[in-house]
Amino acid sequence: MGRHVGIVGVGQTHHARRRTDVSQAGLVREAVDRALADAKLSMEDIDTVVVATGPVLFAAVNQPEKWVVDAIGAQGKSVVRLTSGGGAGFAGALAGYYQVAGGFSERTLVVAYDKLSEGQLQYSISTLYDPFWGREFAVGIMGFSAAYWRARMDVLGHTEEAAAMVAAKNRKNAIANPYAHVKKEVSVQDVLNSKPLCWPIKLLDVPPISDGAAAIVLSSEKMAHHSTSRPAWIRGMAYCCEADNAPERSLMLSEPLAIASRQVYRAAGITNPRRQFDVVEVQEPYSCFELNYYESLGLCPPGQAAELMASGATQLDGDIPVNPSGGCMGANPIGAVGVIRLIEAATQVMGKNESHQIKDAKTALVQSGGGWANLRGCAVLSA
Ligand SMILES: CC(=O)SCCNC(=O)CCNC(=O)[C@H](O)C(C)(C)COP(=O)(O)OP(=O)(O)OC[C@H]1O[C@@H](n2cnc3c(N)ncnc32)[C@H](O)[C@@H]1OP(=O)(O)O
Repeated sequence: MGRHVGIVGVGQTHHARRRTDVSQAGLVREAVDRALADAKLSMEDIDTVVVATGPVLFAAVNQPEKWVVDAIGAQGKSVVRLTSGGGAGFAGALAGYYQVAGGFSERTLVVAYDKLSEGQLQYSISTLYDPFWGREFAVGIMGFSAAYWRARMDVLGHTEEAAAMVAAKNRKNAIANPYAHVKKEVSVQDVLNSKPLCWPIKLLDVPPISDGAAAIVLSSEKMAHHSTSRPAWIRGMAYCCEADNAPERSLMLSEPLAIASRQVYRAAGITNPRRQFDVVEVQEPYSCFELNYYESLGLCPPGQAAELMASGATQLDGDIPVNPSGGCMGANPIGAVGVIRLIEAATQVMGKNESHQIKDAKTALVQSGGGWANLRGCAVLSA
């Protein structure tokens, strides 16, 4: 068990389909300036920096950490860059967490971003598949997601409506989020009637493509009071992987997420996730994934996610609101999303969410993931 680590400062950009007003470096600086100001710190107070982005083709640049260092004034510091598909931001935060928990840094800045308008998203995702087993059949993320959703429909009897309810919930929540770029309320029927992209996936089941960045300052317990009297303490954090092409791989339950949640709940003392969390933020690239996460995170028994969704419990006014921020449906700058979800959860337990604060939120759950849906992680935050 390492040292306690808290999130003491957060900052995210305004996300948009195309942020033509800033370069990639400028986008990063926008988030970093906000996070440092929020933590009442300057770059001089930071020991180490983690830069996280999606795969190279997402924003079509190599080694962005080289010029990100210039843009944020981090020259001379320990800087590592990592990528882990859609979970890049979360993996970056985990790397920063290890640095502080292990005593190698008192304060670490984690900045995650993607400027997807400058890259080739779906082509890039197709290259994530195994060159021998999967590449020939890959059609970006949509082909896999459609097969995955179809399997759940066939085996569990989940309807298109169950996923449409997720999309309608998150799109409605995004309206209050000042950083989201898609803010339009839609009904379940609107989602069902929207343009088919790759059946059963329809236009309103998928997120937009976004440019955006997000940054957090992680601090040791010793230094945290300089920034805030109420940090968001990381009570547990894990990111696990399953074999990509294993024949026994399940499309019903996310095994790596189930493993990660068991580890994290043990560390955080969570025995009844359905009752102990006040708020949950998940990275739902497509609406159908959120249903799987309910089960893999133990918010409901396996196979009962559609019932949980229909009960209203995960709505903003339910007893376990999921994605009060609007999740990926409001904005999806992929490499940044893991950090965005952490920011949303942190501000909830710090009691300072600008626009969609859940009353008396004390304990929050965050889920994030990437790869070919085989890398999944979660974290528990509390005040
Ligand atoms: C871990 C992961 O995240 S994996 C990756 C998951 N993400 C994806 O797969 C991305 C899915 N989305 C897409 O591929 C695209 O958004 C598409 C195909 C649905 C639409 O693409 P296009 O028709 O080229 O639309 P384009 O991106 O130019 O956007 C046009 C407008 O529609 C909006 N828009 C695009 N997609 C959506 C959407 N899914 N929902 C609502 N609005 C949307 C854009 O914000 C933009 O509005 P603006 O100009 O006012 O900002």
